[in-house]
Amino acid sequence: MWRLLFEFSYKLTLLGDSIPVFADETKENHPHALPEVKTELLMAIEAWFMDNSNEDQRLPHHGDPKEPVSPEHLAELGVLYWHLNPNDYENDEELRRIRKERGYNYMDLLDLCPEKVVNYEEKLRNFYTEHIHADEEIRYCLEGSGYFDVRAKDEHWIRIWIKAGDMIVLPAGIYHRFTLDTSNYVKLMRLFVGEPVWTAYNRPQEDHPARKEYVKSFTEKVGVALEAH
Ligand SMILES: CSCCC(=O)C(=O)O
Ligand SMILES: [Fe+2]
Ligand code: NI
Repeated sequence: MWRLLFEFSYKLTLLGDSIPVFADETKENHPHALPEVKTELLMAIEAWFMDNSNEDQRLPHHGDPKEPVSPEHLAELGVLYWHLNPNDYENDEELRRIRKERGYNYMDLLDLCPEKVVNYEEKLRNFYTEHIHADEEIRYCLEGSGYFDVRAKDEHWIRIWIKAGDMIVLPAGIYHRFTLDTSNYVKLMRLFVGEPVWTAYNRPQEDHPARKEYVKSFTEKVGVALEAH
C-alpha cells in the first residue's frame, strides 16, 4: 500500500516542472493543482527545529512540542529540495533535467560506512563541525538516511531528515553540518558544477565572500538576526 502511494507521488512529481516541489507552489501556481491528501504525499522531506540537548547526535532531537519546518521555510533559507526515484538514478529524466538546468556536470557516489571510507570517524567528526562552502552542497540520498542541520534565524538549528529519493541543495555560505541517524548508513550522490571542491570552512567565517553573499541574499526574508552569525 505505502509502496503504491510512494510510486504514485513519484509519478505526480514527474508531471511537475523540474523545480523543487513545494506544497503551496503545487496547490496555487499550477494548473494541475492537487487535492490536499496528494499534496501531502509530495512533501516527502521532514524537517524540524532541534532541541538543545547534548544527547547522541544520531537521535532526532525533536523539540517538545515538535516544531516542523515547511519546505517554504527551507526555501527562504535557500535550501532546495526534490524527491526523485532512487532506484533508477542512471536513467532518471528528472535528475538529468535538474543536472542540465543547474549545470551539475560532476557526480560521484559516497557510501558512508567504516569499510569503504578512509578515516571514517574523523570524516564524520568533520561533517558534524559547523561549516560553510564557497559553492552549493548538492546531495542526493540513494539509500539509508541521515540529518543535514542548517542554521536558521536566531541561531536555531533546523534538522532536515534525508532518506532514499531526497535530493537537497544547500546554498554557498550557509552554516550547516551532517550526521548519520540511528540507521548508521547512507549512500549519497554528490553533485557539483565543474571540478569539485569539497573544502569546508569552519565557523566563524563572517569575512568569507560566500558567507557575505549568503547573508546579503537571505537576510531580507529571515530577518536581521542572521547578520550576527
Ligand atoms: C556526507 S555529505 C555531508 C557532509 C558535508 O557537509 C560536506 O560534505 O561538506
Ligand atoms: Fe558541507
Ligand atoms: Ni507542477
